[in-house]
Amino acid sequence: MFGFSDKGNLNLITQALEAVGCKMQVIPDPTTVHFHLPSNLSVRVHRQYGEFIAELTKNFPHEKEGILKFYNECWKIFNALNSLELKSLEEPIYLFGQFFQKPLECLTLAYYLPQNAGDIARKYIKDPQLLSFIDAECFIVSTVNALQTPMINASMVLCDRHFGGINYPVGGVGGIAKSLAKGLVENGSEILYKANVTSIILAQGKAVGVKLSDGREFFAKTIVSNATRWDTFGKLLKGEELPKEEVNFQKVYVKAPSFLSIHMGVKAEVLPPDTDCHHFVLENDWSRLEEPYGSIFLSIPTMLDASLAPEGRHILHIFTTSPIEDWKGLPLKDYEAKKELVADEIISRLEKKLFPGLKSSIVFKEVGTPKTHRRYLARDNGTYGPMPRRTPKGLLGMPFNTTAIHGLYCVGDSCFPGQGVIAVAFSGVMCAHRVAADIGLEKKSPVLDAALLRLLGWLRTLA
Ligand SMILES: NC(=O)c1ccc[n+]([C@@H]2O[C@H](COP(=O)([O-])OP(=O)(O)OC[C@H]3O[C@@H](n4cnc5c(N)ncnc54)[C@H](O)[C@@H]3O)[C@@H](O)[C@H]2O)c1
Ligand SMILES: CC(C)=CCC/C(C)=C/C=C/C(C)=C/C=C/C(C)=C/C=C/C=C(C)/C=C/C=C(C)/C=C/C=C(\C)CCC=C(C)C
Repeated sequence: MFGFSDKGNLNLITQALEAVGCKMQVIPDPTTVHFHLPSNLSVRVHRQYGEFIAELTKNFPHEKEGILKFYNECWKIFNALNSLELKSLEEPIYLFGQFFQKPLECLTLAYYLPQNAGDIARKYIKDPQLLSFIDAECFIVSTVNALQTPMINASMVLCDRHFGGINYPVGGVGGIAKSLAKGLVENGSEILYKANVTSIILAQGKAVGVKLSDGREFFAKTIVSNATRWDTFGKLLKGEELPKEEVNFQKVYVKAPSFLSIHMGVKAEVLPPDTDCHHFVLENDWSRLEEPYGSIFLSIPTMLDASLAPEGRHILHIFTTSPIEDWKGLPLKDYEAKKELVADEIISRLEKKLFPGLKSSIVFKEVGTPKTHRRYLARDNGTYGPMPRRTPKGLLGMPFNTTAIHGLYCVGDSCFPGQGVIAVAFSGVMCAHRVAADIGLEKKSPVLDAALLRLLGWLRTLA
C-alpha cells in the first residue's frame, strides 16, 4: 500500500487512521514491483530511488540522460504535491490561500494538470522498449498506457514509492478497513453493515435521504455516494435525467474492464527464498500489455508477513484484466469450467516464467471473475474504475465531489484524481472539506464558491 509512511503530506492512510486515534504496524516492502517483460527485460523497482535508477540505466545505458530527466520531472511534480496541505480544490478560500502561500508549487501543478506522462517521456526518451517500460509503469496503476495516464498521477506513484515507500500492514490489508471502522465507532459514528442502498431520495430536486433494499429510509442534510458515478446516476437515481456534467463525464471516460482474480495457497518450497512480494508479467509481446488476460499481476503477501498463512505455505494473489462480457450468460456448469480453464492458463504461464512446479504445489485455489467484483463491490460491470475514452487532457476532465444535484456529493475512483487508494482517500478528504464548508463547519464564501464552481465546470468542458 501507498500512503502508510510517517512523513510528508501524501501519507493519507496514516493520516486517516490518526484522525480516529488508530495506528497500524507496517512492514516496509523493499521492492515495489519486479517487472518481467518482453525480451527478458527484468527490472526491480527498489525502494531506494538510486538503486532503481541504477538498475534501469544498466538495462538502457544509452538512455541514461533521458531516464534521469523524465524521473526528475516526476519529482518536481511530486515535491509540489507533497508540499501542499491537501484539502478541497473546489473550495475557493483554501485554494486561493494555497496559491498565495505556495505560488510556485500551485502553478507547477496547474501547468501539469492537463498533461499526460507518455508525452513527457517522449520529450526525453527515444528507445521504444524503454517507452514501453514507462507504459507498463503507468499501466499497473491506471490500466492504460502512459500516453493516457495523467502526469500528476504518474508522478505521485513513481515517486512516492521511493519517498514514503510501499508498506504492508501487519495482518493484511483488510485490517485497514477494520481499524478505521473501529476508530470511527469509538469516536461516536455508527456504521450499518449489509445496508444495500437502492435509491437516493429526492425532494424538490434536492438529495435528502437514501432508501435501502429492505425498505428502510434514512434522511440527512448531506448524502455522499461512494458508489461509482455510473452506479450513482444510472442506478441510485434511475429515472432522473442525467445531468449535463455527468453526460460530459461519460463522454470523456468509459468503465475500465474488471479483473479475474485467483487466490492460491501453495507449498512454500516452490518459491525461491529471495522472491519479491509483487510481480508484473508480460512475456513476449508488448502489444498485449492492455489486452484482457495479456499481462499478469502477482502479489505474495506472505513474503512480507508470514503470519498470514499456515507454516510452510504461501499465499498468491494473481490477477489480470478481464471484461464482464466474457462471463455473461453462461450456464453455471460452463461458468465454473471456464473459470478453471482461464485460471489454469494463467497459472501455466506463471509456472513457465517464474516458478517451475507451481501447479503441483497448489493446496488451495479460488477464482473470482468480473461477476464476483460486481457482486461484492456493487460496481457496474465489476469495473476497476474510469478509463479515458481517448487521449485525455491529463486530469482536467475529472469531476470533483459536488454534483448537479443539491445535497449530493460523490467520492471514490470516478472522482478526481481517479483510481488508487491514495487517490480515493484524497477524494474523501476533499469531499469532507467541501461538505464541512457547505454545512457551516468551515469558512465559506458563496460568491467565490459560485465563481470557482463555474470556472471548474468550464475547464472540464475543455477536456
Ligand atoms: N493497492 C491495491 O492493491 C489495490 C487493489 C485494488 C483496488 N485498489 C484501489 O481501491 C480503489 C477503490 O476505491 P473506491 O472506494 O472508489 O471503491 P470501492 O468499490 O472499494 O468502494 C465502494 C464501496 O461502496 C459500497 N457500495 C457500492 N454500492 C453500494 C450501495 N448501493 N449500497 C451500499 N453500499 C454500496 C461497496 O460495497 C464498497 O464497499 C480503486 O480505485 C483501486 O485503485 C487498490
Ligand atoms: C483546480 C485548478 C484548476 C488548479 C489548481 C492547481 C492545483 C493546486 C492542483 C492540485 C492538485 C492536486 C493536489 C492533486 C492531487 C493528486 C493526487 C493526490 C493524486 C494521487 C494519485 C494516486 C494514484 C494514481 C495511485 C494509484 C495507485 C494504484 C492504482 C495502485 C494500484 C496497485 C495495484 C493494482 C497493485 C499492483 C500489484 C502488482 C504489480 C502485483
